[in-house]
Amino acid sequence: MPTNLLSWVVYIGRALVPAGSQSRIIVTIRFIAASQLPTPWATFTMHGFEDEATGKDHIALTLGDVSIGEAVLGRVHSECLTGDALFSMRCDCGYQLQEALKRIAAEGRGVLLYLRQEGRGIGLLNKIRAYHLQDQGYDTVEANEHLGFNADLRRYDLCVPMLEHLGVRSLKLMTNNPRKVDALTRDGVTISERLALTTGRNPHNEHYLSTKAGKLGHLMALEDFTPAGDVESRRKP
Ligand SMILES: Nc1nc2c(ncn2[C@@H]2O[C@H](COP(=O)(O)OP(=O)(O)OP(=O)(O)O)[C@@H](O)[C@H]2O)c(=O)[nH]1
Ligand SMILES: [Zn+2]
Repeated sequence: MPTNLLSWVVYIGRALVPAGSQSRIIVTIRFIAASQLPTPWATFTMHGFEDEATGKDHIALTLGDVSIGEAVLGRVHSECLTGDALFSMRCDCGYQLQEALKRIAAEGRGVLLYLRQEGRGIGLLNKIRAYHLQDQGYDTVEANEHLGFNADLRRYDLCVPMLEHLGVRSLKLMTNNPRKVDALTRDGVTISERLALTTGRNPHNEHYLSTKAGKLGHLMALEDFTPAGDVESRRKP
C-alpha cells in the first residue's frame, strides 16, 4: 500500500515460523528509490530497499526487463566489505560479484540482490575477530564457532519481497552453495537452475575455498576455479 511517492510499503508482516519453534520473525521490506548505476560492464538500475525490522539497507541491481515470464539470471550476494570493496584475496566474494555482473551484462538481462549480511550474518567487526583467529590457524567454521556463532547466520526471507517488487518470478541462480538454494526455495523463491560461480582462486584463499567445500557443502573443486587476476584486471571490463 503506497504511503507517498518515493516510499511505499512493498511487503509487510510476512511471518516466518521456523520448524519446531514458536518464534516468529516479521520481515518488513520497503522500497525507497531507484536510479541508474553505470558500471564498466553495463548501466544497471539500482533499487534501494529498507528492512524496517533490522534497519539495514539492501540493494537490487537489475538489467533489462526482469518482469517478463522466463527465469532470470540472478545472484544473491551477501555483503563482504573486505572482498567486494577492499580487494581482499582472503575470500572469493569480490571476484564472484564482478563475474556475476559481467555475466548479467553479457546476457543483457538479470538481477543481483546485494544483501547487507556481512560476515555470513555476524557483522564486520566479528568477521575481523574471526579473521584474527584464522590468522592463528582456525578455519572459517571453527573461528565462527569459537566466537559463539553458528557457521552461517544468514537469512534469505527478505529476498521474496524484493523479487516481488521487481516482478521476478524465477531465478537461474549463480552460486556454489546448495544450502543457499535450499534456504531460498524454503522461503518461497523459485530457482529453475543453479549455475556455478567458481572464480578468484588465489594462494590466499585456497584453504578457505577447501573449507567451504569440505565443511559448508559448497559444490566446487579447486580445479574448477579460474585464477584470480591482479587488482588492475579485476577492475577492467
Ligand atoms: N564469518 C565469516 N564470514 C565470511 C568469511 N569469509 C567470507 N565471509 C562472508 O561470507 C559471505 C559470503 O559467503 P560465502 O560462504 O563466501 O559464499 P555463499 O554466499 O554461501 O555462496 P556463493 O553463492 O557460492 O558465493 C559474505 O557475507 C562474507 O562477508 C569468514 O572467514 N568468516
Ligand atoms: Zn568475502
